[in-house]
Amino acid sequence: MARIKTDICIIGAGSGGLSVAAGAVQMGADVTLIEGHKMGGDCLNYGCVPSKALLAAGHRAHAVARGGFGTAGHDPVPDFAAAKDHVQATIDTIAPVDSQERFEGLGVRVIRAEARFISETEVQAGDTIITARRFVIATGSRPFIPPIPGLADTPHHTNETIFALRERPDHLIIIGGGPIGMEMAQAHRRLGCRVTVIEGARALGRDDPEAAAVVLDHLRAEGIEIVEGAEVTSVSGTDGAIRLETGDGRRVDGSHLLVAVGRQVNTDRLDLDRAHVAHDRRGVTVDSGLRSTNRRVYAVGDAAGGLQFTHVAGYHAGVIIRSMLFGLPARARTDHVPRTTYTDPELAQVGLTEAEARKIHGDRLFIARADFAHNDRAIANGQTTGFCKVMVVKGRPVGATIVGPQAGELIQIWALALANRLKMSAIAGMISPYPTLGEINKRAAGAYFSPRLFESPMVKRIVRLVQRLP
Ligand SMILES: Cc1cc2nc3c(=O)[nH]c(=O)nc-3n(C[C@H](O)[C@H](O)[C@H](O)COP(=O)(O)OP(=O)(O)OC[C@H]3O[C@@H](n4cnc5c(N)ncnc54)[C@H](O)[C@@H]3O)c2cc1C
Ligand SMILES: NC(=O)c1ccc[n+]([C@@H]2O[C@H](COP(=O)([O-])OP(=O)(O)OC[C@H]3O[C@@H](n4cnc5c(N)ncnc54)[C@H](O)[C@@H]3O)[C@@H](O)[C@H]2O)c1
Repeated sequence: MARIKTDICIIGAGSGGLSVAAGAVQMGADVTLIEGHKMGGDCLNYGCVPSKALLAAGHRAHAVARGGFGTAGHDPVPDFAAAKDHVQATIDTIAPVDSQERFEGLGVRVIRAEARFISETEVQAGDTIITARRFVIATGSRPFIPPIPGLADTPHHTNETIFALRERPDHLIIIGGGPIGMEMAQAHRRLGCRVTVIEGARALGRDDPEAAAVVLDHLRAEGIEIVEGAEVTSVSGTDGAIRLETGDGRRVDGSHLLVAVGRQVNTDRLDLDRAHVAHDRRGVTVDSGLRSTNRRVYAVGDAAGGLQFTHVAGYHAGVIIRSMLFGLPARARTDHVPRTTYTDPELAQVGLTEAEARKIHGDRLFIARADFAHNDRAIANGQTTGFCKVMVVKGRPVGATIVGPQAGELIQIWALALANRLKMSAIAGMISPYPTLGEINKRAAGAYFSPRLFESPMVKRIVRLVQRLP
């Protein structure tokens, strides 16, 4: 058995682990990174990257089919396998950034083996025992497979297999109407599949209901069947002939099945109890600085039991580097974290939703709002569906919701405002180039000030007074 001593030992080379490794090694720490499967983790191989590439292929097929503005649409029969080639090419293009070679080039020691704790201060990976000053658990998550009768014996896909499927499904049934379910529903629909989504509660249920309804109406109009409030009671069938039954007596027959009902954290094979690291179903138990009950051990990304996004894993890395390398106090915030579901239209959120803000701030809440229907660029582009609404308390935004074209790009100004606690006046004082979709943000900020300026007797009195001056 080989033995290694290192400053920082990171388990998992996904979004979180790679960010910690790159930052720590470049600041002078001795870093060991352990990966049991593919470098790049879920985001690169089975998550963000392939899903956005498949959506891009779907959006292109849809644009061609739709035509418009004088260009005739024609119904392409999208080449599903070629769309998958685009997915693979996208992964291949990005992969070198996450590769073993790149990290070794930066000076990181990379071990390709499954890791587990053998004591409070040691991890074993293959035939190597690593003793470290600090450990980072960055082991991510995997698809949760619910205990639905028949599911285990019926062929089904998850995000780990669906991107490798090269034959177009005739009829894809998706269990789960969260971000994975809805993004995959639209990508497959636009690539020529029939799609049915079975959602146990409300589709896009974590999002503002008004914004979610805009997306769901759009998806339904494209022909995606979305069944909400339906409990799947049994699944059966064989390759190409899947049958699913729901509690309300519905029967759905399809050719393929995708299960997308949430995630299970990868902490079960780490022997965390041996390291005295407390954990539960949601992940490693961490304090506000992402430190576990064993002070040597931190957790980042999905394994830390909170929000499950690549940019959160990257943000976590910055927080713990501050603490591990410089011994400075560091706290992970969540109030300024944005998220986007990349359907068309996109749905983006940062901070509190309207309902959350109303619950916390009551009557002090002001909703400033602007619609894409009044945005000149959106009109020119023929994309007028959607809106921006900003939750404002005492002159500062506490949340923003945007549904519409490029919502994920447009939300960023509100992410900046929340991260830096800017006032609405900072956004209103900015000049947006005309005509841009981004003007919607300035228009929303203007909607906050309009009543204060245009409906204020005091303002009117001052203006009248000044006009009397010579
Ligand atoms: C279909 C899909 C689409 C998504 N789209 C987006 C998106 O658009 N935007 C976004 O922000 N987020 C998206 N996400 C979420 C995002 O992928 C995750 O939040 C992110 O990958 C989490 O990073 P991580 O570092 O915590 O884990 P991961 O990226 O999963 O990395 C964990 C790594 O640890 C390794 N590992 C696990 N156990 C061990 C062990 N014992 N020993 C050694 N190695 C181990 C794994 O092999 C893996 O490589 C998506 C997820 C899915 C499934
Ligand atoms: N664009 C993005 O940023 C993006 C995209 C995809 C995934 N993600 C991340 O990955 C996470 C996981 O995504 P997800 O969509 O799998 O999970 P999710 O938890 O967000 O949504 C799962 C959905 O499945 C439903 N559900 C659960 N059990 C069910 C059952 N038995 N029958 C029918 N419906 C059931 C839930 O009510 C929920 O609406 C997300 O929460 C997000 O953090 C992000």
